Amino acid sequence: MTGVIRVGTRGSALAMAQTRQISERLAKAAKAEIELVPITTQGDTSRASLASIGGTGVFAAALREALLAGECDVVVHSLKDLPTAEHEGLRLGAVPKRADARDALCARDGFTIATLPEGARVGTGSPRRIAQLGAARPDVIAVDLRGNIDTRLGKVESGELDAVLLAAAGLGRLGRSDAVTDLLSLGDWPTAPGQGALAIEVRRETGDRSLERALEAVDHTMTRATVLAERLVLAGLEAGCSAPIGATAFMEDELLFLSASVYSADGARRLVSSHAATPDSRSAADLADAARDLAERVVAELLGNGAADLAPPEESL
Ligand SMILES: NCc1[nH]cc(CCC(=O)O)c1CC(=O)O
Repeated sequence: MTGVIRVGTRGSALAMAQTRQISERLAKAAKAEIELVPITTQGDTSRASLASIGGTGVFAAALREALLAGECDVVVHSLKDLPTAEHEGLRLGAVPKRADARDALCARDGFTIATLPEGARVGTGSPRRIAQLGAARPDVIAVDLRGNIDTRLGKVESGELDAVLLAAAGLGRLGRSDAVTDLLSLGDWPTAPGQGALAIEVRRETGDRSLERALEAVDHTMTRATVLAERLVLAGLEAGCSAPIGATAFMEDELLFLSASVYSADGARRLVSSHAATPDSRSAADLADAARDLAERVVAELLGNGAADLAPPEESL
């Protein structure tokens, strides 16, 4: 190790903020310097809807190319933007402790989901959030929205929209939690698999002991298990990332819980499946086993109850 870790990151304000935060911890653990390598992705430059340019995978693809090409040593992703399929040349080097997994409503005049006026215009481009909004408030209007977090919040400040729906974690990392007027509880409003968590991806063989130790130091076993359970639901339902699926896993006392919901596009129908498992120990291997077992039960139950008809594979949408 020459003493420099090159960290690939998207260039958006959110990506830079979260990459800086985790890089500081990596630097300390590896006793190394950090060099940030900003990488532009199609998801950042295109104004087209996410679904039309290939779903959330577009954010990850360019970062992965840079990593495989050796332009950087690690890349930092928002875990929810990372495709669930394993990549043959890459692995998840670390999953740091998850921040808030909830969605947040940022509305004018302190409105909450319950108090939004009839006909209110709420910005979001996420099929999951559109379905959940439709389920909670069929009388309000979802308005398609792209762009970075400041752009989105700006549309509420300017009066173009009455509210926007965003991830609480992103707002927190940018220091914009002050804009939140309602934090939506995960029971009523489960979020995207992995939301609020980061992923540090590396080449399968790093050949770098000091980097390996640093990755271990920032890894959080419990977060790894909970996001594994959530992501296996997504994979098991064979849905693209933009399908209306919410999943939330958490550990409480000795139990690992997983709940997943599949919505019809308008949110009028919702299937829910929730299960718990008792891992044999808190070791990474036992937690992962419990996560796999849970996801399998939840997926089987959802499919048995007709989830495939509610959330058809992306290409048939
Ligand atoms: N797809 C965009 C994206 N990817 C990760 C986050 C937020 C941070 C996170 O979930 O870790 C966001 C923005 C949002 O959904 O509001």
